[in-house]
Formats: sequence, structure tokens, C-alpha cells
Amino acid sequence: MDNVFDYEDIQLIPAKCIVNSRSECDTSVTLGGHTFKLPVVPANMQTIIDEKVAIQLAENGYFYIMHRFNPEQRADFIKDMHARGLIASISVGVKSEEYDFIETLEKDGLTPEFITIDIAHGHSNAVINMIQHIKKHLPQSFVIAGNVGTPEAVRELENAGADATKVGIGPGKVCITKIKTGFGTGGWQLAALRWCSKAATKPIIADGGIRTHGDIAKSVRFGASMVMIGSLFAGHEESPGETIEINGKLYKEYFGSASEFQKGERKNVEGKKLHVEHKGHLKDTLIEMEQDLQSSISYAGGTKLDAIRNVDYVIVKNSIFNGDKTY
Ligand SMILES: NC(=O)C1=CN([C@@H]2O[C@H](COP(=O)(O)OP(=O)(O)OC[C@H]3O[C@@H](n4cnc5c(N)ncnc54)[C@H](OP(=O)(O)O)[C@@H]3O)[C@@H](O)[C@H]2O)C=CC1
Ligand SMILES: Nc1nc2c(ncn2[C@@H]2O[C@H](COP(=O)(O)O)[C@@H](O)[C@H]2O)c(=O)[nH]1
Repeated sequence: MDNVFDYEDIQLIPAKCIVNSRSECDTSVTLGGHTFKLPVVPANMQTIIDEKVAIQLAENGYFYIMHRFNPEQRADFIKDMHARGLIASISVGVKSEEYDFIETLEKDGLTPEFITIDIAHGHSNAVINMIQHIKKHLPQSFVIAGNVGTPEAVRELENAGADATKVGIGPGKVCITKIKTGFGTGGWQLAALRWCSKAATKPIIADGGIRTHGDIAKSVRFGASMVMIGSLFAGHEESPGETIEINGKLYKEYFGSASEFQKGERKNVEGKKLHVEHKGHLKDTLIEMEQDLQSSISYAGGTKLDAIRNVDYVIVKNSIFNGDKTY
């Protein structure tokens, strides 16, 4: 593949502004028949989202995906969200008990609006079979399948019935997949996104490697309908990660879903733990993201997100670690 680049290697080129104020720019996006304020979803990880955060996001018009690490609580979670008049958006894995879970939801008449199949290596028969199982038993649920990093994978998951695919293998801040396996899109996530989006006929969610709000606009430019973000959402007052004090300063923990801290054992570990500086309230970050993205839209010369898709860009440098330390 030619032209390999990542977020830090690209700058978008401004086009003539057509608004008098950035507040005229509309950052909303529609996915699965629902409209959300931002094309951004906090990562479905245990130190990023819990029930309280999910409710806060849904009540305020943001997309969310609940993680799958408290499997026995998922049915009640769906009931609770629906009782509040909110969308239910859950994650599943691919092990045999997850097949039973989907059938139980059908039997109990519980249909989450969104189901995300959350697997490290999503280009697999395990994921294809799960997509088909969900589509058979819960045909009204919008299925997001991943994670993948190639056009072939996007096509296969779409053909199996996925309504959207999630792109990103190894670019995450707490990811060590690229170090431990030698594989993935770490260091060229943005180019992988462009590659995948050329093959996609359905929405793509760019997942991992976002380090600045400008990276959201870059993701949209290279084909993302939605962007999944972990590290920028870690460290808030509302973040479920434990709060700790180091030398008088407050930090919150942020660990990988494939880390020993999530798994409870050192088997197939592909994630690590970080301590992220405490950074105030989630709502303030969401507002700042919206303002920054409104500004991006104005630089793109439009009033809606779509304007960003057509801007020119330059490649300004090349570096494989996207600003992260390797360990
Ligand atoms: N986006 C990313 O880059 C990555 C994300 N993660 C996150 O970590 C969490 C755990 O992921 P995951 O390990 O998939 O989930 P699970 O531990 O639930 O594994 C799911 C199933 O897939 C199998 N499996 C996992 N990896 C592979 C592989 N490389 N080849 C063949 N089979 C595989 C597992 O078997 P077995 O364990 O026996 O192999 C298991 O049966 C998820 O939330 C995932 O999103 C993890 C790594 C990379
Ligand atoms: N390789 C691993 N990737 C992981 C793990 N846990 C989560 N993730 C992925 O990272 C993104 C978030 O990335 P960020 O750069 O925004 O912090 C998340 O959505 C997952 O796809 C893990 O243990 N190993």
C-alpha cells in the first residue's frame, strides 16, 4: 500500500468559510436511524463507561456503547434504559454463552437498538457467525462488528449482515498488540481507515489512536461516520476508573480490555494500564469537542460534517508511534 500515514502526519487544508459564527456549524450525525450530537462514541471499556455514564450520554443526545464485561447485568441494563425512554446500546463477545444471551433477549422481548460485537480480531468466522445469529434473532438491532483493519474484512462483515464496521487493530493508547504480535494498524490507523472506507458501503467507526480533537475531523475526512475514543475520555470525574493520588495530584486509571487488570490473569495480554491526570467533568470535554468540531467544519468551508469529507490535505511528516511511548 502506498501513502501510509497517521493522524499526526496529516493537515487538512482550509476552504473558504461560509458562516459568520462557528456556532452555525452542525456536528450532528445519524447512525442506525438515530441522530446524535457528535460523531464520537466513548470506548466500550470498563474504565471509560458504566451505567451512569451511559445514562448521562444518552440523556444528552450522545451515542454510547456499554461494555460487555458485566455480562449478567446486560438484560437489566436494556430494561432500565428503555424504561427511561433511552436507547439501549450493548456489547457482546463471541463465546457460546453469548449465543444463548441473544436468544434470551429475543425470548424476553428485549431488543437493544445497537449491538456491538467487540473482538480483537474481528475478521473471523466467529464474528460472521455472531452477526448472522443476531440478525436471525434480533433483526431490528443495528449491528456494529469489529475490529478489523482491511477492506476484505469490511466487505465480509458487511456481507454477513453487519450494519457498520469498526476499524482499528492496535492503535489504542493502552494497546500493546502492535508490540506483542507485530500486527495491526498502529502507526498507520488513518491510512487504514482510508483504505477500508473505500471498500465500505455502510458506516465505518474509526477506533483508537485519537489524541486530539482535530483527529476527529481527520477521521471524518478519511471516511469515518463515527469515531470511538478511549484515552481522551479517561480521567474524568465521572470515569469509572479508580481515582488515585500521586504526589498530591489526582489521577484515574485507564486500562486495556485485554490487559491483566481486565482479564484477572496474565493470559493473552494485549493491553496495559495508565494513570491519566484527572481532568474535570465529562460534559465540559463533550462541549469542547463540539466547539472544536464546529470550528473544523467552518475551516472545511461548510455548515455540516459532510463538508470535511471533501477537503484537500497534505502529508506533513511520518512517525510510527502516533506520539505514544511503546510501553
Ligand atoms: N482494537 C484492538 O486493537 C484490540 C482490542 N482488544 C479488546 O480487548 C478485549 C478482549 O478481546 P478478545 O481477546 O478478542 O476477546 P475475548 O477474550 O472475549 O476473545 C474472544 C474469542 O476470540 C478468540 N480470539 C481472541 N483473539 C484471537 C485471535 N487473535 N485469533 C483467534 N481467536 C482469537 C478468543 O479465544 P482465545 O482467547 O482462546 O484465543 C475467544 O474465544 C475486547 O474488548 C477487544 O476489543 C484487544 C486487543 C486488540
Ligand atoms: N490492543 C488493545 N486495544 C485495546 C485494548 N483495550 C481497548 N483497546 C482498543 O483501544 C481503543 C481506544 O483507543 P484510544 O487510543 O482512544 O485510547 C478501544 O476502543 C479499543 O478498540 C487492549 O487491551 N488492547
